Amino acid sequence: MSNTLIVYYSHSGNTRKMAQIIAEQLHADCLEIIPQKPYPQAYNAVVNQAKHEISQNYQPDIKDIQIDLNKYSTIFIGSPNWWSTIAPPILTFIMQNQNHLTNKEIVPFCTHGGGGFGHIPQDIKKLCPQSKILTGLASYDSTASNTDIHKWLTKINIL
Ligand SMILES: Cc1cc2nc3c(=O)[nH]c(=O)nc-3n(C[C@H](O)[C@H](O)[C@H](O)COP(=O)(O)O)c2cc1C
Repeated sequence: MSNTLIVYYSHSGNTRKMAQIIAEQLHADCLEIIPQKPYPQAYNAVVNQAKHEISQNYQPDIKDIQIDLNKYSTIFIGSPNWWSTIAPPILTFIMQNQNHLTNKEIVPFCTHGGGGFGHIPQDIKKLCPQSKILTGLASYDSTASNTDIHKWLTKINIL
């Protein structure tokens, strides 16, 4: 049984693709975070909504998680870079599960449009101060290849 879980939110598919590659390489379980109310598809609309939500630390409702997080000792947390931070559904996931994330290894990953991680790893560290945050990987859109991901997982001693 795998002790590693890949948790992610993806609006337009890039982070999902990255999560799936990580999960395949590690034979790990994967959990997609789905907001109860989907974000708009129109770029300007989602950008404006996200800006407002992030400025308020808003935690949108997410669909119930049918998985026991206690089974896992390493949890990857993936998000698109939204305004240099995690997307609000990931904030909800972390806030709802802070006790399950304590004293675990957390591995951040993100996809972005040029801004890299922004301050995602630092933000996750603030939200999970008792967890060990390993070096993550930020991919421009979905350009991280199988090889890039393999190299990264090897470097951080997960593979
Ligand atoms: C609301 C919103 C805000 C974004 N903010 C940033 C940003 O601050 N920096 C950046 O590099 N890319 C930004 N992007 C681009 C996304 O991070 C990028 O397209 C990402 O790969 C999308 O992942 P997804 O397909 O999993 O949703 C933003 C995109 C959206 C929709």
